[in-house]
Amino acid sequence: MSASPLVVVHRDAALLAASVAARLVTRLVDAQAARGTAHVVLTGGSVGTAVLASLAESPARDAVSWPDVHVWWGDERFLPAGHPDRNETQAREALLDGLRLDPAHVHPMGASDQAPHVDVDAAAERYAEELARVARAEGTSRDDVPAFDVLLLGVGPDAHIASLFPEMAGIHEADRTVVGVHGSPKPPPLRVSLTLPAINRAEEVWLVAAGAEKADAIGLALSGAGPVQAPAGAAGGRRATVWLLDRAAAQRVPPALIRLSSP
Ligand SMILES: O=C1O[C@H](COP(=O)(O)O)[C@@H](O)[C@H](O)[C@H]1O
Repeated sequence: MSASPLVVVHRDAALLAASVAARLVTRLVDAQAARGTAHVVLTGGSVGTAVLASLAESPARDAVSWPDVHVWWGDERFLPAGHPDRNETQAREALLDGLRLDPAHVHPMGASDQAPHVDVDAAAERYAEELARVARAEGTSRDDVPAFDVLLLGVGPDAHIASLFPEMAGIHEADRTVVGVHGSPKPPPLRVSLTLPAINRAEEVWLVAAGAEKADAIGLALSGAGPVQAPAGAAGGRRATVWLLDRAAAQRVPPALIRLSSP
């Protein structure tokens, strides 16, 4: 059972990115205070990458013990390692390369030129195994995914999240935690994605989006459209589901859901 969504609206995309970066520091520090380690799931896309860039600029990032953070991805574009369009490459450039992370705690999804990942479905399977391996090693989860403290999701103009697109097979997955995506409407066509059962086991899910081109999709997702039409509306954390938007993206959000609109 997911927590009901709460919506926080910021003036513009830059303030949104800075505010999510600040929130992320607090969340990771709190998780480490409680458990020693923390698990974050990153998203690709415009706002997701802007959040990481903003965190890279913030002195508050040093409040986090980065070697004790596990970094995961919610989805990946199935391209060769180091390709500029990979979510991993963009995250490394925006933030990760400048942090003192433990390489064993960084868990990228497979790349299309890396054996044994050369097939997208095999890459998805391997990622599911990696999630289960860490979950078992930590013994903190009764599931086959670790206890994600925070899972970030961008939202596409078609209401997709991770690489779960409207009307496509991935959205129906009920058993597997990770799937290979064939024929994505947004390039590249091959992708790897966490599924809703994996996403919805996170403690906190934060959906981040900016820009007027997202407004209809977000309005639809928050007005009770089903997961097949609006996958974003089906994502939710066990403890919190927070939509972090700029004003332009929030234009069609039902007003009763908006908790805070910053000046
Ligand atoms: O392709 C992707 O798109 C979405 C949304 O990206 P945006 O640029 O419209 O914000 C992103 O969440 C996902 O991780 C990525 O692979």
